[in-house]
Amino acid sequence: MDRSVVVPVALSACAAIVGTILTHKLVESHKASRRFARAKEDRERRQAAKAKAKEGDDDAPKGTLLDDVGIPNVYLWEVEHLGALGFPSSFKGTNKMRNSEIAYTEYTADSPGRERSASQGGGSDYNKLISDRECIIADIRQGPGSRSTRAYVRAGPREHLHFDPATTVAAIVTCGGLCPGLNNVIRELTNTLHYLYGVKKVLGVRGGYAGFYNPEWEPIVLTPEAVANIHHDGGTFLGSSRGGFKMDGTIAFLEKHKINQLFVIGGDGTHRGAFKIHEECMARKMNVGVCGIPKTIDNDVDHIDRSFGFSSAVQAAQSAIRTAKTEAMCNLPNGIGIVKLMGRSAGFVAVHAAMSSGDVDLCLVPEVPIVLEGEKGCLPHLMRRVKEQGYAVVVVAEGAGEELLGESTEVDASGNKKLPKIGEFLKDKIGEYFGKHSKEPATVKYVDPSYMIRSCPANAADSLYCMQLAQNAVHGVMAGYTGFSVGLCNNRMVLLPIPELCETSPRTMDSHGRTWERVLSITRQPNTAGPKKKGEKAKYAPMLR
Ligand SMILES: Nc1ncnc2c1ncn2[C@@H]1O[C@H](COP(=O)(O)OP(=O)(O)OP(=O)(O)O)[C@@H](O)[C@H]1O
Ligand SMILES: O=P(O)(O)OC[C@H]1O[C@](O)(CO)[C@@H](O)[C@@H]1O
Repeated sequence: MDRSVVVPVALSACAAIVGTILTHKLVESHKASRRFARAKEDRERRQAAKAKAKEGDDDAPKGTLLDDVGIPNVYLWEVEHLGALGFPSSFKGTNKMRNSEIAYTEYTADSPGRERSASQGGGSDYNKLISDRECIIADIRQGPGSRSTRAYVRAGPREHLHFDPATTVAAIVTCGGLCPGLNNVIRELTNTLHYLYGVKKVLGVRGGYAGFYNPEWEPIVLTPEAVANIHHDGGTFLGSSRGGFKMDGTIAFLEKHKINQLFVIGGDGTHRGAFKIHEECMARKMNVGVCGIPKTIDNDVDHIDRSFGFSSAVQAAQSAIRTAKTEAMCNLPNGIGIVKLMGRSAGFVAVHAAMSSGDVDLCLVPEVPIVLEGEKGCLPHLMRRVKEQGYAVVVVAEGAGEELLGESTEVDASGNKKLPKIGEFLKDKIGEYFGKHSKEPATVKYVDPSYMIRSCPANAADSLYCMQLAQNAVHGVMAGYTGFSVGLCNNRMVLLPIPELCETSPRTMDSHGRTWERVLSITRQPNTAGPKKKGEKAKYAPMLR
């Protein structure tokens, strides 16, 4: 054919194709903008409704009223979902349990010689896929006058996945203080992503939030082989830090490494940061699932039964209490052993360690004021105990006694206040008191196990919990949930919206609750909690109610 005819025809055909592609792209981008705009409006409407409910009445139920459960007045704390925020799912198959050897053999037998791609289903069916409306009732205590109850989204594998494992890149970061079980969570997140879902790229961010931008701290590639044995050690394989949260550096990291799933392990401070990252990702229309995993030996993250690491820390504290008891019993005259335990604003570690040891005569926590002398004084109580049994054991939480020592103005890199030296103060006061009121002086031995209770490996209970947390975190993010955290509530795994979790964290022990009464019954110390103030909200210790 004549070139003078062919060339213009080919050119106009090309122009038509390019035009069609451009038109299609324009239409798609217009559709996406409308989708995001609608999702943004919906989200703003939900947030405004939440804020309004909070403004009026603190007791007003928060969440969405469920009309299809068998109990009246159940309000679900919904968790944000990337689908509802305008991001369509990139995965077409259904969620299979890919971990099984049998499934792999079946697959290869059916299709010999073919590589199994990560995005192909394969695997066996889950016995229990969780529907979006399944919930766990929060307030299992009901009685006359109960008005409504909160419920949490039940955690677990979902039928539909938001992310295609083949194109998923996950990142894990550990922030704040060390805690037994950090390595268990890192390992199980890696293994679940890899084996259950077929995600091939998992990055470990080093040194907490600062690791997102510190050029010296390149991320670590996490594979099942790399993390195979880390759960036997305390600490964190990735390193951690306080302070150093920077949004721009974090976002740049997510973009550079094409991260679409971020797992953030830390306490309430870390969760506040995680939610900011989630908000920024939404503002920038980044299809990134952000999930927090609550960690802290202090057990001060609200709503969950307990945070991982708490049980191991309480267990590790036992040997310090036993040491103090031995020293107190064997050192005459008037042996007194003092153990100081971590717990910045909450005395959960101290009270649980004291109750479980059964060896403690005086337990002092930040939630209950310390009275030194007089009818309710802890010093005359100690002297009585020494007279009765020849020795006494004291457990004091590091944050106790601010009313005596004054509040420190110094803070750490994250803005947490530094604490005055309550252990040494008590040691001096006991010495002075016995000097004045007893024929013979007190022999005081001060034990500060300090970081030993939190740098140890996780015990069996925490290891099991970490495994459940990590698996459910991955199930949640793979399904498209975001801006959420995972935890046990009434011994069931749930997904919690981070803003609600942060709103009342750090929680403290209820000084008028049953936990404190159990402590009093065991130590027989005078109760210095004072009467309950009018209108004071009951806050309860979650494990023992
Ligand atoms: N409001 C906040 N916004 C953004 N980042 C925060 C916020 N609060 C704390 N962070 C960051 O979170 C990280 C951990 O905070 P923090 O040191 O207070 O520990 P935590 O998560 O509360 O745990 P821990 O129980 O060990 O104290 C730090 O890097 C800190 O900078
Ligand atoms: O000395 P660091 O590592 O800053 O942390 C100490 C604090 O961290 C905690 O262990 C909580 O992670 C507190 O109990 C304690 O006050």
